[in-house]
Amino acid sequence: MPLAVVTASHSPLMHTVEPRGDARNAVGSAFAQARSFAADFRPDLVVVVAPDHYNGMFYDLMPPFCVGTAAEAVGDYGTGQGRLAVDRHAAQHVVREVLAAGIDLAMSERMVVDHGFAQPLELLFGAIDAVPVVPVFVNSVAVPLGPVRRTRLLGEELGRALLALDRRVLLLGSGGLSHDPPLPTLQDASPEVAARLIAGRHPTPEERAAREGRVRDAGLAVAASKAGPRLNPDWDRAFLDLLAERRLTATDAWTNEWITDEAGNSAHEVRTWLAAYAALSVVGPYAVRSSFYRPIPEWIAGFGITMAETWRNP
Ligand SMILES: O=C(O)CCc1cccc(O)c1O
Ligand SMILES: [Fe+2]
Repeated sequence: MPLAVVTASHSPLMHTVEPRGDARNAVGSAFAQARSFAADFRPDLVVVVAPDHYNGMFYDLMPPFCVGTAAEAVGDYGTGQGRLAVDRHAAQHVVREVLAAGIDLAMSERMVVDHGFAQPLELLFGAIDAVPVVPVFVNSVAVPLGPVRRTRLLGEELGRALLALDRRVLLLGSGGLSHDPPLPTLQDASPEVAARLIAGRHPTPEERAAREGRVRDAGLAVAASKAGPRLNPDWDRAFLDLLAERRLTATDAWTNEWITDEAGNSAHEVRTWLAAYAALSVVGPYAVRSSFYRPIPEWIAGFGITMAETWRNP
């Protein structure tokens, strides 16, 4: 059965910060194209591979990977709040098969997710609960992170597990590319911030607003000054080329330090793209049908959108 992939950067600043030039329109057209690609593919299951930003996953128990057999979105930055339409049976199947293949994977009966999952679901399908999903969390923010290769292998086993389901599955990778929004790190955190990173569930509305305000201000400051934050279009384009040329194993040589130095702390979110493409690669040779890229400093994102499928989809 066929698999297909859509990957997209996310940025909650899309809703609140106006980028220069025609960036908003260009991203809008690329998402429109992704929507029609997804509609043409007619998925009966969407596997969302996404990171979290200390809204659902915390250092009290931080898994490298986690599949939700049930999941709820917190509704940060005005994204949808509430239950995702998790296909429980498919999620359980994925957990069983990926574990059996030797990739350690956590499972959650109450996974909590944020804009990383919600934004692409809303942009592609209109709502967080519009399509049956299997949510796959890939830690891309809370250091230390494992080697990139483990994420590629996770993706391959995910692909094998999905093939066995015998359904039309769209993999949706969320995040990246180069970017470095102002997120705190445990190492440099004050005791108060550290407590929030360790167990910061259920912030008050004031706490959430303060936090989102800090990130929004960073975007607004870029828009006002016309200065760019740390984006690396060359790195981003090289990654897009690597995907298009099916050279996924080349990322095995990447060190986490190199990724951070080249492309910023949040560039590790490209792991979600890598997992989605690795899943697709186990079906056979794939083709990237469309690829959009634009560095958008006001949204703090090297913004990319890709669509890919195997050569012959029945
Ligand atoms: O406040 C947060 O949680 C970070 C928000 C955020 C901003 C720009 C690009 C991203 O990928 C992102 O996640
Ligand atoms: Fe993010």
